[in-house]
Amino acid sequence: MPTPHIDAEPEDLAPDVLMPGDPRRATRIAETVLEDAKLVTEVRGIVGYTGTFDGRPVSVLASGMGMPSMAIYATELFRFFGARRVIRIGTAGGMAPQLKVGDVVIASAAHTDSAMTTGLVPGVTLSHAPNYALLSAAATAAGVGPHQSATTQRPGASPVGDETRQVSQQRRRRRARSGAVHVGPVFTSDLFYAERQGTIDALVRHGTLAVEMEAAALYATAAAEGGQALAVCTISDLLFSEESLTAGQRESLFDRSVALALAAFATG
Ligand SMILES: O=P(O)(O)O[C@H]1O[C@H](CO)[C@@H](O)[C@H]1O
Ligand SMILES: O=c1cc[nH]c(=O)[nH]1
Repeated sequence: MPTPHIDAEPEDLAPDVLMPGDPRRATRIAETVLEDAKLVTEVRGIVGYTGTFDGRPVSVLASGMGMPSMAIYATELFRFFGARRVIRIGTAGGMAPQLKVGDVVIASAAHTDSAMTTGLVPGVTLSHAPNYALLSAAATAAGVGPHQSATTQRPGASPVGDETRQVSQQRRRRRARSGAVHVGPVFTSDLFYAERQGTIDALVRHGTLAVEMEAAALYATAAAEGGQALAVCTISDLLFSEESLTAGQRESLFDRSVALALAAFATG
């Protein structure tokens, strides 16, 4: 049955869902990565498609921006549409000095300044964490070993290439622009525009890699609904330099993160 925000039937969506924030990124993923992708919902312009990848059904649905929006879509996916695994395909601002634009961060935890999750278990600060199997599979696909926090492995040598050997030349070129893959905590913030250098510095000292706006809500919702989740984000800008991707690049630079997500789906 359709929900207020997803105008589809449960069988229209796959158990495995890719979730970019940007609806136009969802359309691009459907058009360039999935086979036979069909539009299944477009309420409020938040588009969702279902197709296949390597013969397995996969959906892609945008989350919109921010924790409330992510919580709505993730809750409806897990609770009403039979979603089992949701992987956020995001962008994020690099906070730690080793990050470069185009790198990918697999979020092993999500700190947050949001009050949204503080009341879930009164008196307790929950740790927002991904599903271990998805985290481990994505890290392995990226070539990040158990004793490394990051890899500088380049796409040409990546095991992910095995899963996506059939990709078009255009997608190969896009992937070739991708950089290193890092595994570590992200900061999920309610604020995009904020003066908070002290907070950023302290978070970096505590090992935080990047800032974005949805991972903590996805992890908290998956925990509450019995689902599995992971966030894989491409670094779109750096908080410590002027370097930044354009809106168009933020829409289209997803090839490496999608490849890691699909490799993680393939292991389960
Ligand atoms: O590119 P997406 O996936 O939307 O992610 C990031 O970009 C948006 C801010 O520009 C926020 O949603 C943030 O989390
Ligand atoms: O939330 C976000 C996403 C990308 N870049 C940022 O600085 N913040």
